[in-house]
Formats: sequence, structure tokens, C-alpha cells
Amino acid sequence: MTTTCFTRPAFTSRVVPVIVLQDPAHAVPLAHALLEGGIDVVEITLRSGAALKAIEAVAKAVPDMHTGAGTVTRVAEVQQVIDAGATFALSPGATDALVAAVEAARLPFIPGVMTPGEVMHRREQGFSLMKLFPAQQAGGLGMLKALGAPLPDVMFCPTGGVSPDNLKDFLALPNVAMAGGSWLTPADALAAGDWKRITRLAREATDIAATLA
Ligand SMILES: O=C(O)C(=O)C[C@H](O)[C@H](O)COP(=O)(O)O
Repeated sequence: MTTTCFTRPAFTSRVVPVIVLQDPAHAVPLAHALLEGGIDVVEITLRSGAALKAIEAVAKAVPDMHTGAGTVTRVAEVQQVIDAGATFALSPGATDALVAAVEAARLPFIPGVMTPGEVMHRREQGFSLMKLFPAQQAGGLGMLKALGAPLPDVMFCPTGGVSPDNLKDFLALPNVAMAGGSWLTPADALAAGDWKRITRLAREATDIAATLA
């Protein structure tokens, strides 16, 4: 068992916002808006130049938020996100070098997978929770049901094509721990500082998840 794999994340939300921030000043108000909507985890992706500063801001100013770094695809990024204050990392895929780096750094990590072979490879390395990406394009609900038959001990966070319309179906599957998506933090809402809209989107998602509790 790797020491970095997730068995059960510390956060309670079954919905993970996948966030691309262009302005680090948006990070803290966004985190508060999500918390107000019942979401206590963020995946701040390294898909913008503001990402590390945003991670640092939330980690310092919003202790109730579990701050994850997303789109961690390079070994050098592991220490960068740790230094910024991320408490865990996620990736759209994974490499053995990246797994070795998070293992050495003891950073909890959710690797991305898309095929049964990749799932078996990461399970062999001790991971029991994996990001199915791109979830919808990879087969969505049917793919998860198919994976669950031979590999029932692996849990997934489907990401990619998840929306309020299919969120309940994903979360209802026995091998889905939580689901991620960008719909919770629309770029226009971030740009406008429309934090009430962000809270509404979060509450909508957490209410959907609560129907399955
Ligand atoms: O950046 C990463 O590390 C990724 O894993 C990609 C994101 O998860 C998807 O781009 C989210 O997809 P949507 O929710 O359909 O917008």
C-alpha cells in the first residue's frame, strides 16, 4: 500500500470543483462561496499561471477548505504544490515517475486512469481511489459499471463531462466516491465575482448528493 494513496479523503463533499483561476485574488472569496454551498474541497488546477498563488491563498486563509492541486502532470510540480500548501494532488493521468515523486513526498494523490490496465497498474502501486478521466468520453456510467465487475475494490472520482444532469447517476454507483467538474465554477461567474451564483451551484450539487446519503 503506498502511503500517498487515498483510502477515504478527509473532506466530506462528494462533489469536487475543478477550478481554473486566472486571478489569484478570486481564490479566497471563491473558497468561502463554495463552503457556504456545502463544498469543503477544491481542485485548483495547474492550468493557469495563477494556480500556485491561488493554492497558497486558500491554504493560508481558509483552513476549513481541503485544498487539492489539480493537473499535476510533472514530477517538478509535486514539490511546487506542496510548497504552495496543497494537502493532496490529482492528475488527469499518471506516470511511474510521478507516483514515485508523490510517494517520496508523502503527498496524498489521486491518479488519473481511463482503462482497466491503467486501473490495475495503479492498484498494484497501492491506490484505491482513482480519477476516471475523461469520464463521459471514456464511456461514463457504463464504463464505471464495467470496471466495477472485475475490479470492485477500486473507487473512482469521475471527472470530465459530469454535470448537474448526470451527477446523481454517477454518485449512485457503488464504485464512485465522489465526482469532479468545472461546472461549479463558471469562468464568467469568477470574472464577475458572482460568488452568490457559485454558492447556488454548490448548494445545487450538494443537495443532489444529499439525496443519496
Ligand atoms: O485539468 C485536469 O487535470 C483534468 O482532469 C481535466 C478536468 O478535470 C476536466 O477538464 C473537467 O472537465 P469538465 O468538468 O467537463 O469541464
